Amino acid sequence: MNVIETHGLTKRYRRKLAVDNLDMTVAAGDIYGFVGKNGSGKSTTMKMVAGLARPTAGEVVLFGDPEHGGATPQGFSRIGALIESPGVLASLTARDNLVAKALALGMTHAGQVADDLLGLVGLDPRDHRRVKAYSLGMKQRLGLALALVGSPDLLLLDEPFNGLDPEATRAMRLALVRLNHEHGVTIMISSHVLDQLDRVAKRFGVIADGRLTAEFTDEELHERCGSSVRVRLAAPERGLALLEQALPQATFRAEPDGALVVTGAALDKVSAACFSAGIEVRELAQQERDIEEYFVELMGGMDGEKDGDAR
Ligand SMILES: Nc1ncnc2c1ncn2[C@@H]1O[C@H](COP(=O)(O)OP(=O)(O)OP(=O)(O)O)[C@@H](O)[C@H]1O
Repeated sequence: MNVIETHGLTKRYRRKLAVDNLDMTVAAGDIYGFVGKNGSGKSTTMKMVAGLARPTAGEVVLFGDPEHGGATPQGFSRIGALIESPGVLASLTARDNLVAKALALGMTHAGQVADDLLGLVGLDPRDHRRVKAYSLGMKQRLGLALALVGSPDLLLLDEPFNGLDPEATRAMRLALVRLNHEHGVTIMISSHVLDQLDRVAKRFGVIADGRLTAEFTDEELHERCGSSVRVRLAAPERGLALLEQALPQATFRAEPDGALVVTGAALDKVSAACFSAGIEVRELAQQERDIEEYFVELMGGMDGEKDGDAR
């Protein structure tokens, strides 16, 4: 079952097309990494999925509900969201924030719920400081705990690693993986920091200028970014034909500069095949495709936000 499907999802703010005809699917049990540069439309998409912004066109279907598109109070109550400011009451303690939310949702045992969630995100239930004294990272963790009140089936997290130090980042990552594995929570996480997403996400969607430019699984990503051999031949066409015969299990791609990129065969095998087929080699090297570079390509290069429309 797909927990989220968007069909032609579009949002226009005056002249700015923030999200442009987006068709995206997130399946039950996914940890979906939603990647894009600043201003590419991640938050706007997540707000529409959470019911916090109204689409200009298109629709969001939640929990495979074709009749109402899941856009019912019951549908939205199955979502926990951490989008932009986490809605924290700064003059209360973290525990009281959680108790207040649990009571507002009509939950009994609100204190127990609060203690369990604080434990899950690594905050101390006996910390009596008000939240205004918390660091950004602690506030983020509390934001996650608040999103989890009511045991949502779908968690929407917009840049949850922002402002976290490496230890807090690790704790957040582990908490997310645990929620997914042990409680079956489907998670959509947006980020422009690939490093963290790469370690948790099972599927990725890349957004550039409001458009979804690619969707792929973690395995596909690692296949595409795995190691390969770059070889430049004196007679490329004839050489390619001979190499294809010698290495039937390998795949070959021509680079714009005429070199061949071989995947599925190690450097020594490529070298031996060239030698025995009498192919003259000008250059031969092992190469890794950098995951970060690959994403930057899909996100539309390194430049910043192209237009500076005010929010
Ligand atoms: N309320 C608004 N009014 C006008 N323009 C907006 C509004 N919200 C967002 N935008 C514009 O829509 C575009 C997409 O913004 P959005 O916040 O969705 O991007 P993002 O990918 O989440 O960026 P970031 O990583 O910086 O949070 C941007 O150009 C932004 O300036």
